Amino acid sequence: MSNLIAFLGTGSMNGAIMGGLLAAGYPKTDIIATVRRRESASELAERYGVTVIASEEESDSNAQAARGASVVIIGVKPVGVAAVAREIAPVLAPGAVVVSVAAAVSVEQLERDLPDGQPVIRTMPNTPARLGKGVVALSAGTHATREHVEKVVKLFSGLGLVVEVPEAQIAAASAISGSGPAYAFYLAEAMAKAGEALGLDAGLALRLARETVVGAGYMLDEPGADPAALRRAVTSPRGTTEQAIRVFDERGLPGIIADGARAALARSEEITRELDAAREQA
Ligand SMILES: NC(=O)C1=CN([C@@H]2O[C@H](COP(=O)(O)OP(=O)(O)OC[C@H]3O[C@@H](n4cnc5c(N)ncnc54)[C@H](OP(=O)(O)O)[C@@H]3O)[C@@H](O)[C@H]2O)C=CC1
Ligand SMILES: O=C(O)[C@@H]1CCC=N1
Repeated sequence: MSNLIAFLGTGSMNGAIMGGLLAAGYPKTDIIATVRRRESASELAERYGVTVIASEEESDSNAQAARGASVVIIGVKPVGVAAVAREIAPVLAPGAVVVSVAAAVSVEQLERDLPDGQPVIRTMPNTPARLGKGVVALSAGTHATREHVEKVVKLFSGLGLVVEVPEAQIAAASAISGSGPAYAFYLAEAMAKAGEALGLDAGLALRLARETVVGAGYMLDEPGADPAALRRAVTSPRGTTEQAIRVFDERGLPGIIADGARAALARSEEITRELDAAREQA
């Protein structure tokens, strides 16, 4: 079987996975990608040196890319996944594994539009995968064997932490690690704004906030790092940090973050239902 990987829909997430695999040494010549627009195709081809086909130029681009690939990674928006699955179903090579990165698209929904018995892996990655610092949660589909799971785990191990979870936990993983980089960036944005409010000029406030979140991330990356212990080490008794944390606790920041994660999970469940409803109407 070939080593060809087809990325179908190569935007933020699939682009990050492709970038991560290339940085980990996966050969360019074993990668083919699709996008919708011509401009995206040129940008991606120039940035990564891989073959990219735009569906607005070649209507069978996804089928062209998937044909002969051993791993096909679907990275379009959830609402577009079924159409892509139908486009590639007739051309999938025997033994090919179809991987989805789409939030909220269940294994059952993925399998409906693929050939009977098609091995499928549902994943929830995040964008730091581009730097080999991502998290990928994954669940095997009905017809994926241990070998299929191991093949994808091995392939994705260059992207960061890979964990297998029951499918019922993918939406929770999405609410924590899938969306999580945005929460960390939001914190950096809020810290920069707070710095401005304290009188720092905007550029300096942003640099301080950004480098601080980066530095804290590096400390969390050390073996055995415990966020609570690291926080305590910054928090001197009767010192300044203690006052900030007191306000965060009094205002219920941990509860706000839990509510945000719950809202993300609820939206995932809602999208899954919307996809079923749209299919019934079609
Ligand atoms: N962004 C993230 O952090 C994460 C996203 N995901 C999931 O990844 C998927 C994609 O999200 P994201 O990367 O953010 O979205 P983007 O909009 O950045 O990427 C979508 C890509 O799909 C392309 N596309 C659209 N229609 C087609 C088609 N018919 N054939 C081929 N390519 C097509 C678009 O092309 P063009 O560029 O030309 O418009 C674009 O490159 C979603 O399902 C999302 O749930 C999962 C985890 C994290
Ligand atoms: O916002 C979204 O729907 C996707 C899934 C997780 C991160 N981005």
